[in-house]
Amino acid sequence: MDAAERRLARVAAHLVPSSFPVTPAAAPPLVPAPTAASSSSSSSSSPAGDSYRRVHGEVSAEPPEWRAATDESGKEFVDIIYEKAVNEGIAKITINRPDRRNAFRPLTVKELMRAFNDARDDSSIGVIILTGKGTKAFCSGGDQALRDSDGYVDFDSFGRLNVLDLQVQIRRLPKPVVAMVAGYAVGGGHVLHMVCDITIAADNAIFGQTGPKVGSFDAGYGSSIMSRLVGPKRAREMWFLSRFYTAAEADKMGLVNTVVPLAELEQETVKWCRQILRNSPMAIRVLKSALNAADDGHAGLQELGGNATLIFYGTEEAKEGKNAYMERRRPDFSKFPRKP
Ligand SMILES: CC(C)(COP(=O)(O)OP(=O)(O)OC[C@H]1O[C@@H](n2cnc3c(N)ncnc32)[C@H](O)[C@@H]1OP(=O)(O)O)[C@@H](O)C(=O)NCCC(=O)NCCSC(=O)c1cc(O)c2ccccc2c1O
Repeated sequence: MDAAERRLARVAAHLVPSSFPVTPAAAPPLVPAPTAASSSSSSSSSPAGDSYRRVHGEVSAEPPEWRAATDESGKEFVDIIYEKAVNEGIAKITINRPDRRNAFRPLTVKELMRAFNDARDDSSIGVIILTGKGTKAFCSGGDQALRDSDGYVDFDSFGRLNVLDLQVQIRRLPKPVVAMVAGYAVGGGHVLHMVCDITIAADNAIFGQTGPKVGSFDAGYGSSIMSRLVGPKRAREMWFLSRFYTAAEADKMGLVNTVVPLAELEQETVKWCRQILRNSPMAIRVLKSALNAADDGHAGLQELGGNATLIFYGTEEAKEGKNAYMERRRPDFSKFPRKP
């Protein structure tokens, strides 16, 4: 086989659906997938005996040891709990207002932003879990008791809608954010789980938008991301009717990645995080920005482009440019290939 034939064969192999063996002899033995918590769970769909699984294996299901964390200000958190797993790259941020079903006020959002910022800057952290305290709610949205004519008011004399800044922060954060949802994820709390990269739902989770019932709406990410996730018709249904949906219904709609028994929620979430952490951090970083790029327009391109620059700075070609400037000489790029 010459090079052209080999190339053609490689391309042809990619065009065959993965479940369709190229030759009967090449087909691996099909064994039942190990128990997946739900139909859409990902890790268990490849045959147990293949080399991929032998090489990459299962991740530990041991509970992590969580240690309280703070940011550079050292200021204690009031409305959230911020923790990092000892010796592994997972941060966990918990909205801690269970008596209000983890509704957020401006202070809650400010603290969430501080914690996310710290987790972003900490190079030992590769994935961040966002959750709510207790089993009754992930988050019930903005604290309606504090809603005024210009937003939510706690310690200021003016209102804020600062959860919108938090949404942008999560979307642009170059590390995966995993929503771990037990109980209600409704209103602005539902939007928060949607802007996360992955959602692991407990079987008691309830999802929905309440805005049109309480005189509110999220016409930003709360609408556009939802439409992408569940499709335009379902998104209209979710907003116009403001119904609540079970975890199983949300799974069917593509709103969540998997549904697990409540008692296994954190264990399963941590397993997903550990699986992400085994993979190339730069691949994950670039993929997150690539998956958002088209929808995010100029901001998406800017982020993806920033990743290209980040990677380019590590090359000899880029270093030659910088060194030449520092040495006051003309750069010599002649040794760098102009690749096809
Ligand atoms: C979440 C519920 C369905 C839970 O019902 P359940 O029967 O289990 O519990 P209770 O209703 O008895 O609640 C217990 C306790 O918590 C208080 N509480 C719950 N949610 C909130 C809340 N969001 N704000 C304030 N307080 C809340 C409740 O009053 C009880 O207190 P007690 O003192 O009586 O014990 C149900 O609670 C529920 O439907 N909650 C309201 C959900 C909701 O409508 N959220 C707001 C949507 S609007 C929004 O979130 C929003 C925020 C933004 O910042 C935006 C910014 C920009 C654009 C849009 C935004 C936006 O839409």
